[in-house]
Amino acid sequence: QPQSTGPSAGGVAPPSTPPSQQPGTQAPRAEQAERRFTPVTDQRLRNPEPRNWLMYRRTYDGQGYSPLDQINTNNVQDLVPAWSFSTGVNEGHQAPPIVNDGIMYITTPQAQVIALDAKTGDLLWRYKRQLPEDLTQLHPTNRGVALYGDRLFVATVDCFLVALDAKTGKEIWAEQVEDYQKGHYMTLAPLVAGGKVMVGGSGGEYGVRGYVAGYDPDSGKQAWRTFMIPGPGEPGHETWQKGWETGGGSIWITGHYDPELNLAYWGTGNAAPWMGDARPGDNLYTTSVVALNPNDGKIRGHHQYHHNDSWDWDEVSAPLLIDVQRDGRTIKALVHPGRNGYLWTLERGQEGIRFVSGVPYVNQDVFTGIDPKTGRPSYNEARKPRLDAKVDFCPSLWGGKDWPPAAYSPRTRLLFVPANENLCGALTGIRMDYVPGQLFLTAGIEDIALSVRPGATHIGELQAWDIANNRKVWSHKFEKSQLWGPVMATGGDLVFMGGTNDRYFRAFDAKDGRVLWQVRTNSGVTGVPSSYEVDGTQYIAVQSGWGVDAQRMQDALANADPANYKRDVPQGGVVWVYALRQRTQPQPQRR
Ligand SMILES: O=C(O)c1cc(C(=O)O)c2c(n1)C(=O)C(=O)c1cc(C(=O)O)[nH]c1-2
Repeated sequence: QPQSTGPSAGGVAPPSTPPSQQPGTQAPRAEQAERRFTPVTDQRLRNPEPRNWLMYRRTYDGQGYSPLDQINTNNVQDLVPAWSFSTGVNEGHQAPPIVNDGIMYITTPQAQVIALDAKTGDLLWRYKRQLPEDLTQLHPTNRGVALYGDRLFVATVDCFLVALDAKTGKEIWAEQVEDYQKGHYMTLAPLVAGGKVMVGGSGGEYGVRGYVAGYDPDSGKQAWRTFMIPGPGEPGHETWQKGWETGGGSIWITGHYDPELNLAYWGTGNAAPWMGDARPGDNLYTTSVVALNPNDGKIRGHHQYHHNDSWDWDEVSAPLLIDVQRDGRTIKALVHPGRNGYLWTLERGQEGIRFVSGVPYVNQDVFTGIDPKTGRPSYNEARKPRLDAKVDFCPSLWGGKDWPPAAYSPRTRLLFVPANENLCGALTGIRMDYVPGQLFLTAGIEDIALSVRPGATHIGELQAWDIANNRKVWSHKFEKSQLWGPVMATGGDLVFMGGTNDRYFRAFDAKDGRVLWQVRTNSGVTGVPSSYEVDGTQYIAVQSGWGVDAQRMQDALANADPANYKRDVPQGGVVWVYALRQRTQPQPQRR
């Protein structure tokens, strides 16, 4: 059974003295959390205080931007660890430290939730979920919690949505969303908007039919479920000649939300199985952005980035909601650096989603052109994977960028994209029947081959784009490393990112891309960074803990180029919190 544990249980080293007897501690820590917890209202989610980071990307527009500026380009060299916390868990740590008025919530693989004092690093409580023994985990990770009222919500790898009391970590309800034995799982942070807790499900590699579901935060009852593959009689169903029941379009990254339009924008995954000729047609709404009304789940618009996907190019990263200046007017835009290697700008509105522009941001040899009106790409068919053949294409199946989110700074008006350049891949199409709960790929997952373009000197590349003019302004290149680093921009004109295989976490100058600060962590950093303020001090927080597909790519690179890519990146999850040197806690005086 799921359990919630106090600070002395749950696989962490118990404190030598009970918390209530520790010096300076008046009450057990869970009670302290209760005393201080500020309820999370719709108003606060729409307009969060600068000191807090209340949701996956901090704000509904998905910009990943903190307005805090105490740490800035002049003093970032003085950033030192304030505290750290070892999670005791291996594999990919990807969740942002979510902070509400001095209380931090992180998640780890296996959907553990840990509450910490954001100033001191004291453990407040830990929630551990008992996972079924027969659970296979293709992507053993979790991308964080959603807060609402005095509850928090977490989506689990055995496909439950769980509500916890944010003050104590006690489980309030746990609802089964889908059956893990049929290949369904969840890795994303839920999105709370319009009074609903929304989740989507993973399982594209198992031939699931993707969906977004809305839940009532009080009762845990499902209010609606909208499938990303339309069924018979629904618009879009005609884009499937066969295979819609197992057509993919899974959702594994949190959507963004426009409160004025009352629409949530979700990115959808690859079509299943991988080979497009196994399911002729455009295959709506796979590899798309879909606009949903959170009240009823009805689809109010979509745009498909590329049709009949054959490259495993999930377009699950939700587009960033940005006001973009184009041709003398302000466009309420959706901006999406796609896994397909193109940077897409779309216009959002009550009537739907309109194509504006699409330009490549990495080397891409598949698209031969883009329809200027609709944005529909045309393909070089020789570069489209198919059954009974081996096909090479660029970028690789992990795309120009995979899930690590881009960030936007409204101060510099630049979009920061964690890209992988010069990386190509090959897929060999094999015939396969669907068996519930088993991989349904029409390719061998062990045969995924990567190649670095001849003569290329780098792969990872942090790019800054002036999106008004579709112009790359600067880029920072990483030799001998891929990039799996979620990006955060701040009001101090800094860009924070890890993501390289050398364990560094770095701060870049937002204006020119110079590295101003870097620190070595325990493992590779694939966590979403966040920033917050407590008692007048700004902190930068991130989880280090390498794994999942960052490691799969490392293995594939080590196969392709053993001289330059070693297999080993150390494992293990740690939350790191940094502050300016003079602001960290005073050290004990020697007597
Ligand atoms: O199709 C899916 O349902 C699905 C799910 C996930 C996931 O839930 O993490 C990934 C992918 N696909 C995927 O294609 C992918 O490259 C990927 C990388 C990662 C990761 O955690 O690094 N997850 C996933």
